Amino acid sequence: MDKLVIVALDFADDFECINFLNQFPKNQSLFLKIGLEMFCQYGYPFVKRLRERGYNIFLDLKLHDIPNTVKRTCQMIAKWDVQLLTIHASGGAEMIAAAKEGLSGSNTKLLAVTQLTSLGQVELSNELQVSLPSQDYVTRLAKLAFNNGADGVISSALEVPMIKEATSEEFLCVTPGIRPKSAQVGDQKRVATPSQARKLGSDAIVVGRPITQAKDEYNAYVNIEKEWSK
Ligand SMILES: O=c1ccn([C@@H]2O[C@H](COP(=O)(O)O)[C@@H](O)[C@H]2O)c(=O)[nH]1
Repeated sequence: MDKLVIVALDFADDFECINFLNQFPKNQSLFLKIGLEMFCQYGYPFVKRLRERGYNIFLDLKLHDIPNTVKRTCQMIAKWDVQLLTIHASGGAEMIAAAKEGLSGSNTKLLAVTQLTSLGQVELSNELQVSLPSQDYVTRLAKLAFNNGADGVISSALEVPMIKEATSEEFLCVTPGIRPKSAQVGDQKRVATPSQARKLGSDAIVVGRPITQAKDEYNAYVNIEKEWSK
């Protein structure tokens, strides 16, 4: 996978989203993340529309259900020609393997969310009553994903070196929770700047609000891309 900036298309509606995309030069190759906000409103026709415009698509549905349901859902998504799809690693070994089986015959890579980047150590210990230190919990889920056929994980950039060591250099680490120095952190807890993510070995960064809520969105993308690829 090329080192990529993936833009999270978290917009109120498709009008805002298309206006955003129209700021980019026509030949600009973009990797776009469609999450629950847009998918729940517009579903597969929206995914198809963006694929037809030539964009690469990360479908961030974070599937988490019994293995049979996840497998059958993945069989459907396998026909959509998207590049990346997410499930939750905490769905367990059988669910992860079922998702991979559902995607077989497609080129869609399967990524498993470890610990959401909006959860820090306090939330993990106090709210979820997980007794492991966050980094060990993330690594454990990453190993579970690796051993059951996922192509990579979603984690914070801070955990990438540990994940790669516990799995393989080729196991993809796609990292949201990216905040350039001047950006507001908001609801994210485990954050890194684009250049930190690069140094820590992320394969791709996912960036939403620091781009989509910037005054000059295109310029924000260009600056993040520059910092990331330095
Ligand atoms: O652990 C996770 C998994 C997914 N995300 C998604 O990434 C973007 C981040 O958006 P920002 O505005 O840059 O915070 C968003 O779509 C999340 O759903 C994540 O942040 N953390």
